[in-house]
Amino acid sequence: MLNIGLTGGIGAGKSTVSKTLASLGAVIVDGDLIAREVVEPGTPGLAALVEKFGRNILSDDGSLNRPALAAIAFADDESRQALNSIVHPLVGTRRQELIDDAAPDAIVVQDIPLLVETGAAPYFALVVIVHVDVEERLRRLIEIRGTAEADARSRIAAQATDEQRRAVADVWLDNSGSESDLRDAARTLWTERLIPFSENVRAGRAARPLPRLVDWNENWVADAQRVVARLSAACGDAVTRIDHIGSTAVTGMPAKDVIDVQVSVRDLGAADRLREPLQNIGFPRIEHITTDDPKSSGVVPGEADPGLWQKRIHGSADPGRPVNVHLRVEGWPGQQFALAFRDWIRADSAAAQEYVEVKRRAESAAAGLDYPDAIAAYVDTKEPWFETAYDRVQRWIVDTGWTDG
Ligand SMILES: CC(C)(COP(=O)(O)OP(=O)(O)OC[C@H]1O[C@@H](n2cnc3c(N)ncnc32)[C@H](O)[C@@H]1O)[C@@H](O)C(=O)NCCC(=O)NCCS
Ligand SMILES: Nc1ncnc2c1ncn2[C@@H]1O[C@H](COP(=O)(O)OP(=O)(O)OP(=O)(O)O)[C@@H](O)[C@H]1O
Repeated sequence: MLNIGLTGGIGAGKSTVSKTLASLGAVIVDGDLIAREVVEPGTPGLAALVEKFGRNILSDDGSLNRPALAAIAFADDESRQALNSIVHPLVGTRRQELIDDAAPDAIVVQDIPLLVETGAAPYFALVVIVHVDVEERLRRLIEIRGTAEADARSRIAAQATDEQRRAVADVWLDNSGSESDLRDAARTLWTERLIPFSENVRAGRAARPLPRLVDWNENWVADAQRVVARLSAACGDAVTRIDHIGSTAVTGMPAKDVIDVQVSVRDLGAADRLREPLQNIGFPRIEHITTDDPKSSGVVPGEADPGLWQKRIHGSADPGRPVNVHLRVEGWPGQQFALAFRDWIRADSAAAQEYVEVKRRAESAAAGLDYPDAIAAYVDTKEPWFETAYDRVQRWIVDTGWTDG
């Protein structure tokens, strides 16, 4: 199962996207719909609302008078939070039941208006945000839907800002154009990203681009932050730290468009226990070494125990954001080297330049080859340089007093 989170401010166009994805085969779990279901007449949810807000939130037929409750709930923070604390747990339980009912190979799209506000973003394999500037959303809500301006404005004030949404967005669907443009964008998302993502997860396969260097991209920093947040949510306290490592973590360094992240664990058993949680969030384990990770061959001159270089590798199954996840044991040489190497390259511009040249040679060696030979050629070309870099980093650590703190 692939769990996608879909959100956006009121009137941004979530429903348009979820309808399109539903028509293509996604299982939609609709937050607004569930929020209605759990307060239908006769439910404990409606009884709890009446107890809190009084009988004047009911219509004559005993059902919830939604505009009446909205007028109370969106008037002040305390009332809204009281409403949320009654309705949200009931929505959460029902949502989980619907997810449990979905087929194991389903692509589940959870349409959640308050996904960002509730801090739920890292629990999804992918977060899709539908965006329109606030004034245009207001215009559409007022003119097309007949919403009262004050009501729309008070809901917007109770929701996340565009900036907060942008920080967690893996996919940003701009709905400033026509509704049919948005439907086209949703269809492209489905065929080019969600379908291959889901197939990769089921096959236990990571998305693997060919080794081509591109200029350093400032978006890599935010991409890595979202990956780290997601891994952190999936791993809980089984890990000691999670770091953005490798070239994409070094400002200005050309790199393959693959984010490297190191997850530090207490022992390899802990790494093995993370196999399923990581797979479930879109990072299947890769059994064979397919990355250009330093010392991936395992044997390190000067190290008494090559076993101390063991690690586990997972990779992102998302074709839109390749990631290598290196699980290494806290304090072992490989774990320390990954952190120190990044900091050495950040600090020493001559070493960084050398590294770029080595990478360019590796790229040329891989040119014209296909996966996995291309990766192997890339790795083989870089490996000898890493053998010497290892010793230089050890000396640099001694000279500078570097620590991983
Ligand atoms: C207050 C209620 C009765 C008003 O009903 P109404 O039919 O006018 O709105 P509807 O439920 O269709 O929601 C429309 C949009 O309002 C916004 N909205 C709804 N509830 C909230 C909230 N608690 N905080 C901020 N925005 C909200 C969302 O953008 C949502 O998509 C209703 O919104 C409600 O019960 N809200 C609490 C449940 C909730 O938080 N739902 C949204 C996420 S599960
Ligand atoms: N690109 C567009 N141009 C014009 N109108 C649009 C466009 N996209 C959506 N709309 C209209 O704007 C309104 C809001 O869209 P939609 O219902 O999809 O938003 P939503 O995010 O699901 O809203 P809510 O937060 O209330 O659930 C609808 O009336 C819809 O028909």
